[in-house]
Amino acid sequence: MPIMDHPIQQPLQKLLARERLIQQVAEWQQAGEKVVFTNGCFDLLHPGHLNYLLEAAALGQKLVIGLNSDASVKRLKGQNRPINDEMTRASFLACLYFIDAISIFEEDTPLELIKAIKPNILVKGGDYTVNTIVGANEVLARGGTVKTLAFVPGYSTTNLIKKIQEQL
Ligand SMILES: Nc1ncnc2c1ncn2[C@@H]1O[C@H](COP(=O)(O)OP(=O)(O)OP(=O)(O)O)[C@@H](O)[C@H]1O
Ligand SMILES: O=P(O)(O)O[C@@H]1O[C@H]([C@H](O)CO)[C@@H](O)[C@H](O)[C@@H]1O
Repeated sequence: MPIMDHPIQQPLQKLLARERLIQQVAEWQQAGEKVVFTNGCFDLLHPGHLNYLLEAAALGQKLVIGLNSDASVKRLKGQNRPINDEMTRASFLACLYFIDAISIFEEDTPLELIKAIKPNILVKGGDYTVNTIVGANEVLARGGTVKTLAFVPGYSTTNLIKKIQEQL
């Protein structure tokens, strides 16, 4: 948990509760700004994350990240995950200049979050196909765009963890 008066508090202002994020996205869209949404666990960041997030940011004017809570990650990826807790994961993402907002979701999927914020564009990395992206139908039904972006082979948090374990 970041210490209150440390510099990290400034970028962490991007971390928004759901109700505030709904308002913020609506304001951006009313100003004519295209809002791109993606989601994930983002446990140990790697070049695959960075490349696809940069590509996502270039698709619109604002990039919003749905971040799985610790409990959500545990259900999805196992009890020994995440390595980094949700505030640490949010801190790393918040320090990326091309990310405009982050919201932690407790559910197993970001479906309710996506339905609530109504992004213009929904993306995931190249390890997904459009028909495996949660929320795709909802975004498409509203005339939005759903895309899978480039995949950087060889990079995953799981591989990073294995690499560290092998060095021990
Ligand atoms: N190598 C990669 N290239 C491009 N995008 C990626 C890559 N790895 C993950 N992503 C994307 O990053 C987002 C977050 O994925 P996630 O946090 O599960 O990463 P991961 O490295 O696959 O983690 P894990 O190994 O724990 O499953 C997803 O949208 C996913 O499509
Ligand atoms: O980090 P991951 O495992 O890529 O993120 C998951 O993505 C799922 C995805 O949106 C399915 O299309 C999502 O349901 C899950 O909650 C994780 O965010």
